[in-house]
Amino acid sequence: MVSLRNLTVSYRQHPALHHISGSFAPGSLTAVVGPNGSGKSTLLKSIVGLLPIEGGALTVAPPRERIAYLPQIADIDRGFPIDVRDCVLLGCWGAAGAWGAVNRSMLGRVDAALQAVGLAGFERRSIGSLSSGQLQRVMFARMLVQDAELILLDEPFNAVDARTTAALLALVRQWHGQRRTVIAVLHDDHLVREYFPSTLLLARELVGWGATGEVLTEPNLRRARAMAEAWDESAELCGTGTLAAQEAAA
Ligand SMILES: Nc1ncnc2c1ncn2[C@@H]1O[C@H](COP(=O)(O)OP(=O)(O)OP(=O)(O)O)[C@@H](O)[C@H]1O
Repeated sequence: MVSLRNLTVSYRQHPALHHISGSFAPGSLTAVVGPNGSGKSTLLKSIVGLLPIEGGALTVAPPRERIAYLPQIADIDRGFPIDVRDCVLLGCWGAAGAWGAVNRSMLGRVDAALQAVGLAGFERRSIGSLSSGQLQRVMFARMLVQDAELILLDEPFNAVDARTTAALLALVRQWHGQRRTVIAVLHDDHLVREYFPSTLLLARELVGWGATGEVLTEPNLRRARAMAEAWDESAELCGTGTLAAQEAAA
């Protein structure tokens, strides 16, 4: 579904992801975890095609219109003048095309999605008037109508209360049951252990990737923290330093 081979992504020559290799299997449900600044958002943005690749290769099987991407809530422009229904309707763009007409079935899907996230009756509210949790529900409704093969979620439960988290987690589980591939950046280890079978632990380099119980171990978490503390924010791209790079060069 998504494979990374020795992937390096940098911002102005400073690496945020360094020699990452591995793959997300079709239908997998993976948490991406790691300290602040460890490259988690950079990974999602790279997969969705928002950032140029500095080195290595990144292969993403589904076309862009079959990928749903939820950025961090802080990155969503809430001043954009759009109401809840039209915002959810944007999830249909892959089916309708840029200039396609909105049909009755699309509007039915939007209504059903708003019902599913508990926002029936909010159709004409502007997104700027919503609470963070309500806005996150709207974004999930949009993904429901999008019918994506690959779903990328960046801190989807941030600033969201326990009840809303439970409701949105139920949707994530539903997507997993439908064999969609879901990749979510998360900070809550308890939630990851309970709901996510696979985990990718990042500290700009790969610390672990596999079954959650085998990756979220105390030694791995300690190693990730130590790597974060050792970061040099102005370090230049290295050509060889890591095990992955040495393996690739061998
Ligand atoms: N647009 C940008 N320009 C320059 N540097 C950036 C940019 N975006 C991210 N970075 C840097 O890249 C590194 C990784 O950032 P990224 O946002 O991917 O980390 P993260 O693991 O998602 O962090 P957090 O948990 O804090 O959200 C950080 O050092 C960050 O400062």
